[in-house]
Amino acid sequence: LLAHLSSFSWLPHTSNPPHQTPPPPRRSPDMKQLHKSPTHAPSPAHAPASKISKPARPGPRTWVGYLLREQRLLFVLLGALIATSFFLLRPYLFSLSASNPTERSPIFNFAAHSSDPRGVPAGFRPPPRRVVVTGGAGFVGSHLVDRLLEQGDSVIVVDNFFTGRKENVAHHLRNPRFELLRHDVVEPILLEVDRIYHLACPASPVHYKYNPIKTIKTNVMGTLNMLGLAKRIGARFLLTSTSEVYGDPLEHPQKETYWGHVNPIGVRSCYDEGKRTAETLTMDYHRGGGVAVII
Ligand SMILES: O=C(O)[C@H]1O[C@H](OP(=O)(O)OP(=O)(O)OC[C@H]2O[C@@H](n3ccc(=O)[nH]c3=O)[C@H](O)[C@@H]2O)[C@H](O)[C@@H](O)[C@@H]1O
Repeated sequence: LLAHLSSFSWLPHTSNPPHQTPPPPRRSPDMKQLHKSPTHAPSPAHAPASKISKPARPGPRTWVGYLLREQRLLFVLLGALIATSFFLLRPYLFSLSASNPTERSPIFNFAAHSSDPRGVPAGFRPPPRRVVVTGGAGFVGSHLVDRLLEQGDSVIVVDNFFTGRKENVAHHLRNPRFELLRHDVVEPILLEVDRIYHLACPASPVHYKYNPIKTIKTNVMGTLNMLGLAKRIGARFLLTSTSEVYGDPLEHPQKETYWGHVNPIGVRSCYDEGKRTAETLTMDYHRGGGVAVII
């Protein structure tokens, strides 16, 4: 192929260009030495002659000449053609070499050749998933935030710091995929996210009994606000409930089908009944509002 290409006559053959003088015969190292020595410097009388014999410098269209010389342009085009054919034929080659005949499809199966669990080919990563974590500065929430950021998600923490601490998430403050908002979920908030993890709630008896009205308000109004947001923006919703929803259970361990042995008027009811109502709201938004939910 190379021999064939080099036999083309429409480009000038550079091995012996007609307009250039043939190169001077190579000197032996001794001769070079002699020439370099100041005692054998050429006399001023010979200087003009050596100037004349210098090869002519290329003209203004140097880069065009460079590209056309020795069929360089042709080789560049040939390389581009080979590379393009390889990338176009690669899917077919992969599918033909697959052992399973059902995999032999002319359409490249990205998921089969990807290390990404979401089946996205390397180099074509989707934008990070946007997640809001309410109560993300708490014990469970902050560990969830660590995991979400680790897996590449973009995380907004919404917390009123009632029991949570900024230090729990302080190590993410410089992460461009992390945001921390001081906000009480009892008040509505508008965010553009793909997933809502709703954890905000005082969790230990000493904290939820401290202000029982606020506790049930957080569970009812906070959950209502976050479910409303999920419905409005089409986000998935996760509620962290509690085994306290079974009250003082008569069955151990409690199955999902067990409805509990509950007390709606006790001192712990702000938390237990609050979470039960939050579960009810979550299921009603799922059935009536089409929100994708997990409890
Ligand atoms: O399963 C459980 O028992 C509880 O587990 C976690 O709670 P946890 O992490 O253990 O408790 P905290 O460390 O107190 O976290 C609760 C977070 O919610 C926040 N919060 C609390 C109350 C409130 O009104 N708003 C609010 O943002 C707190 O500041 C805190 O960051 C969940 O966050 C609770 O929803 C769940 O009820």
